Amino acid sequence: MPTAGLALHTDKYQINMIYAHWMNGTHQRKTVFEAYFRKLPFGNGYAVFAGLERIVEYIRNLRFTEQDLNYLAKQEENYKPEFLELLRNFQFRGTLLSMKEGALCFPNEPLIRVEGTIMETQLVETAMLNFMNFQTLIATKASRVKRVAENDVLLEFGTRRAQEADAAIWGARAAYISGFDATSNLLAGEIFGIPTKGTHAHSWVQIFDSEQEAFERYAKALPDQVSLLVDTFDTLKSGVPHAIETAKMLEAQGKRLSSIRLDSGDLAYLSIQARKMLDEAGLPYVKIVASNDLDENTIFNLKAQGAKIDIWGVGTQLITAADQPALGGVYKLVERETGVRMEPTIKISGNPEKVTTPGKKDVLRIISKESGKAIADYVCFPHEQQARSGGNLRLFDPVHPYIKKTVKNFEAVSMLQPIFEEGDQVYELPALDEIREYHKAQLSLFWPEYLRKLNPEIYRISLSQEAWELKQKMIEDYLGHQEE
Ligand SMILES: Nc1ncnc2c1ncn2[C@@H]1O[C@H](COP(=O)(O)OP(=O)(O)OP(=O)(O)O)[C@@H](O)[C@H]1O
Ligand SMILES: O=P(O)(O)OC[C@H]1O[C@H](OP(=O)(O)OP(=O)(O)O)[C@H](O)[C@@H]1O
Ligand SMILES: O=C(O)c1cccnc1
Repeated sequence: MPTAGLALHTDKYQINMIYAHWMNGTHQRKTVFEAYFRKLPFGNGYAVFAGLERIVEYIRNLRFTEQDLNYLAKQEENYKPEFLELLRNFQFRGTLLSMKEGALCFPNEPLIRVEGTIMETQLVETAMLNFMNFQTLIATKASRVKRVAENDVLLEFGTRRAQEADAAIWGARAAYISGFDATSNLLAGEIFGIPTKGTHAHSWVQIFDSEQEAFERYAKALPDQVSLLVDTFDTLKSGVPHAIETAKMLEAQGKRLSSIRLDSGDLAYLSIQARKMLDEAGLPYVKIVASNDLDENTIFNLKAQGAKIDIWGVGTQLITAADQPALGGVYKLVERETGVRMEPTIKISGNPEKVTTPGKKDVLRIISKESGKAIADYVCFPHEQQARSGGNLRLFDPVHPYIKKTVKNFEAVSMLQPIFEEGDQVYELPALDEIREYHKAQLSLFWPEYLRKLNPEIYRISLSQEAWELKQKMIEDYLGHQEE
């Protein structure tokens, strides 16, 4: 996927602000922004962080082309030519820290931290949120499906229903991170090395005079990978018997029918009956694929009904995140340069959940050395040593401070990795299979209570005492000013 030429993949207000900063002589002021979301999607207990690879490529290639500058020159804002010269020479020279793809992540903790001039940090907001929000959303949805499907094979079938090409391609990748086994999208396979799989459509059957002829011709053409769609006319009366006949034909050639696919009707009943028919015909090795608007709830239900489905094809519901089509990740200024030093800044809101937490912060995952399981995430300032040095650590929920506990004998794992340092990439992007493994290892750090699909236990995100006190003080200072 081309990531070059995305400098204008931003909201116009970013360029307007950068321009106004430049006119004011403040465009080089240093800033720190953090990206996070406030609410988990799908009522899930966790989200799966994704999007970093695309963000890294985007930032590495972030340049304004001649065409971009000509286009900007024509805008009604009448940007001065000297400003366009500044953009011509622009490169991201800031510092960026991020969670790794595949990490489990939670509300109100920084997932990405960007440090740089206001010009740099403001420019990258829109594209970064675009990549992070979509890919994290799909990886999270896919993870829900994976937890229900367990060891069954999961195929990603969403491209035709996806919100355009990028969503299909990067969505297929996000699904693979969370445990899908293959995608039907060959371009995603080619670009990312994701395994690809395909059966055939109803049109293949319809074009011939009989279903039997269609199956046989297909099997002759692709004898090494035959998967037959059996619901074009009547699944049990016609499709499955014809598939069995085709399987016998293949056996005579020393080949095997790989699977049949059910795509309509009662998938529990049909799969149980089809399994019986295949087994009675001496074809226990033929797998059953199911598709048709599946999601984690239908799969869970079908399994509870004893459906005999080995392979699940999941499209529309996954790729469009149909039950929650957006993750509300935001990007907020937490520090700004004043004179010679950096100082924290806060955004106050009538809605308490929207009050930001000032100051640049790290995220430490506190893992019990006894159980090997995660206890909470601890959000603190980079200079704070308390959690990093072991000993006793007091955890409390910043929204409900009365929920507190003291932990000891823990390991504190730093979740934000340096990705760019003053413009230089210092992080090597891992191979996709490594990301998948990391995601699996992340899941194993959590008790099942946090991972269940329905009404999961809330994993606590703790704020350090110092960060909490600063936030309270800044809120009080603001309220004090208002009363004056
Ligand atoms: N036994 C089952 N229990 C719960 N949900 C099921 C079961 N069997 C199928 N489903 C799901 O119910 C929905 C079926 O919808 P619908 O009846 O519109 O499809 P259909 O019977 O396949 O018809 P069409 O031919 O129009 O696709 C799909 O989402 C499917 O995955
Ligand atoms: O239901 P989804 O989860 O989105 O999975 C993908 C769907 O796309 C195909 O249907 P479509 O009707 O587009 O084509 P077909 O003629 O091959 O069935 C396929 O048969 C699945 O039903
Ligand atoms: O290979 C399949 O069966 C497939 C691929 C995409 C969408 N629906 C089905």
